[in-house]
Amino acid sequence: MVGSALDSGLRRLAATAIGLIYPPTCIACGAATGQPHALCAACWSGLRLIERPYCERLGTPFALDLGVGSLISPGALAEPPVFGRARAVAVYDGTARDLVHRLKFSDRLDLGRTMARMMAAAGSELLDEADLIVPVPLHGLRLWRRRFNQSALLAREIGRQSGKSCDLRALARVKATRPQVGLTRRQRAENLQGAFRVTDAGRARIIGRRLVLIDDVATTGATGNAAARALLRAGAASVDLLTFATVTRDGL
Ligand SMILES: O=P(O)(O)OC[C@H]1O[C@H](OP(=O)(O)OP(=O)(O)O)[C@H](O)[C@@H]1O
Repeated sequence: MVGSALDSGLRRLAATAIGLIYPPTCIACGAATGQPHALCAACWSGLRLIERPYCERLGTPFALDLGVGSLISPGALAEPPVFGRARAVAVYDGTARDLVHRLKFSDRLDLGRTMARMMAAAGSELLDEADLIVPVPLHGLRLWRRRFNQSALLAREIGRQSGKSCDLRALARVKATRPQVGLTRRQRAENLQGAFRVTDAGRARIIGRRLVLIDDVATTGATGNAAARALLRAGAASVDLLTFATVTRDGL
């Protein structure tokens, strides 16, 4: 008892000392903040958080609250996604885009914890009903170049925070796809055709289970659809998609 009080007192003292030497800074822009692992006021205001009313399938926000119950967007009705439901923390612009780019292209792995905390909150409905969390895998070549998979990093942290198991090896990316950036909606879907395969060992772990697929961004949903298709074909009971950010243009 005395030992643990001493331990936590020492930890607080160490945190204060570190805070004096390295004052906390905004995770997005580097300006001074009051709290570590947080955003400054300007970056907060540049984050378009997604709240209801949103499309219950795609998780994309509606401009107007019509005061009616659950709604499905025209985009989801015209072209229903393969995954069941998608949810995201924020619209993919401003601060959300900065955070995704910093995490992925500037090796800011430290952002993963804060981004995952926000994702666990935005996706709490999906996570509550899920049996297993599965990240969108990178192809071996991309993984070798980047040295880490941002989605696996987020998935592991969301698993830790939500208490749900996370399986990093159930799904494999068997095709070295081109980056989606710069491709049209149709090219994105074609690029991802046959890109994912459930591993032999993973099959037994996903059969009959409700999965939450994790990715950093959903733009057209082509990646989410292709990964969900592979998981459902291999016997998953359901697949929902949780990302940090989503593009709202033409309804995902
Ligand atoms: O919803 P979509 O239209 O499929 O776009 C979203 C996907 O695009 C990006 O991946 P990309 O394959 O470009 O590779 P990256 O991880 O190197 O960015 C991103 O990480 C998503 O996986």
